[in-house]
Amino acid sequence: MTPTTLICALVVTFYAVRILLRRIFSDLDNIPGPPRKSILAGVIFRQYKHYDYNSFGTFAAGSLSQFYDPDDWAFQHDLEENYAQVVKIHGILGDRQLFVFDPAALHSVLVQDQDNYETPAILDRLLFGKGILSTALEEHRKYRKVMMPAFSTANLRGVVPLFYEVAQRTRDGLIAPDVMAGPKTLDLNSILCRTSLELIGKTGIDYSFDPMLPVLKPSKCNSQSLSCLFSYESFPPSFLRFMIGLIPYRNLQELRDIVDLTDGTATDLVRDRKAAIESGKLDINDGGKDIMSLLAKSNASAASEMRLTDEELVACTSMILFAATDTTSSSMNRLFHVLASYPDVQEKLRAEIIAAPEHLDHDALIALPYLDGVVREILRLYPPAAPVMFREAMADAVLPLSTPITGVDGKLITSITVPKGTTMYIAIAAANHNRRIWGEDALEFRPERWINGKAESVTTKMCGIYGNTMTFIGGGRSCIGFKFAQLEMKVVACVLLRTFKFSSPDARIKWRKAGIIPAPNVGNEPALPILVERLNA
Ligand code: HEM
Repeated sequence: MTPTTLICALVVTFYAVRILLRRIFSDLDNIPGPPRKSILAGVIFRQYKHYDYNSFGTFAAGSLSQFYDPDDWAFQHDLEENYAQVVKIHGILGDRQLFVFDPAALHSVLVQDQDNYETPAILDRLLFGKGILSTALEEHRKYRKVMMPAFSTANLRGVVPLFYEVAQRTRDGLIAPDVMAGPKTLDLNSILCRTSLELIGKTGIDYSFDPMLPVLKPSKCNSQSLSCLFSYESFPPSFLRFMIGLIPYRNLQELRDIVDLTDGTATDLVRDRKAAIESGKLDINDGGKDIMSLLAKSNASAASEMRLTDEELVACTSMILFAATDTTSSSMNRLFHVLASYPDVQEKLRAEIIAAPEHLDHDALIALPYLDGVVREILRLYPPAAPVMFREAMADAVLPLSTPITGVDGKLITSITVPKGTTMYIAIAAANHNRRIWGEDALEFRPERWINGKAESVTTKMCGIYGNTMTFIGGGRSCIGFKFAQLEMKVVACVLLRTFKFSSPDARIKWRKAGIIPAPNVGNEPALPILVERLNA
């Protein structure tokens, strides 16, 4: 054996033994959690027996499937209800992982010690390609710095009229013709998914995906499939085009077309906007209100070392389309499902909307208290990017706890030593449902809890960027579109509730997880059948 081979063998053996020892003995063993099902797979594979491989996004998520089983809400509920605020769970080959919803621990992971807890870039890069979601530290901050100004309140003011225009087209093109002759059960899922895509198309890249006419129903506007689109984007196009052509899956072929469309449009837009700015035809302080134009302007005025390349700008736009479409269509579906299920809430909300002028500007819109309470409560109780986001500890760290937990050995634990490489699950839904924070009625839908800032005043320990919920998480990787998402919901609610009444949701509606995003289904098909009636017809 040559010295080089010997050194290599020793290094490999060292790491193999280290990994093995970490699998057998872990500092995390004293943290209580559900029992391991098998040494090989832990609790992870217990869901695989009925795992739905419809989406490549969920497929790529792999070991996260214990949370992403489309129909299994019980596993997460068990973790929320029956353990302390940090729970140990078992991954593949005995890997110990932490499910975290303790406020101090969340603050440490997402804010205080955030550079030590990064998103596992390989998975994100596989899903999304290089961009804001898949970069870390300085590189990530660069993306954020250029992207944030596009989402400022001043810019959102300019976007609100575009939201109204799309919501009115939904009303007049997709709903009104169907209920002209009388109340009718409509699949609101299809309508709201088309609306979400059109909303982000118009406001994101100044492009209309959908004329919003009843006869034309682009099937790609399906809230269970957009995540698929971006896994497709992360490989060389020629290879993917070849592969996709071989896969007998119609959705995928349609997604290929929509990716081509968004990518092509974004590329043209970046080129045109840049040329216009450079030639002085487009004033850097003026021009389009769409996010793409705002990004181009923000980029042009950034210091040269912070500036993104054209390719990076196009990638940002694609990522925004991904981040904005399925999440908002899920939350809008939830909004109308809940309103149809709670007629008193719907009536109260309609009364507030009708008492206000028909077209509200940004400030008037956010000042409607009951509408604000309803939207916040929907996003708290049913977070669309649920159930978990994940992080990985880059180095050994100490996790503080706001409430000590009793270890397996019966002793009190006040902080946890987290070994490097530990997977941390940011338990969004568990944090939003936590009775210690939100009170005994945490699992009830109660918009009133938000009126006059009541809920925020009792939940100050939480680091969530939005009303202290973890829906958009918190810290340096929190959602930059959280105001945008609420405004969309508010405008669509204002426009549709003025004209229609929603009732009798189909009893078969079941919320299933599509990747990380819940969507309404009947059987295994996305659908939200609800009775719609025109008011004062
Ligand atoms: C109800 C709707 C939405 C929810 C629940 C949601 C939730 C989230 C969450 C939880 C993250 C953190 C992801 C992580 O840490 O890995 C995130 C990031 C992000 N979201 Fe949203 N989002 C929504 C809508 C939007 C919209 C409408 C946009 C843009 C128009 C947007 C743009 C982004 C971007 C760019 C990031 C990456 C931020 C970063 O890494 O710094 N989101 N979102």
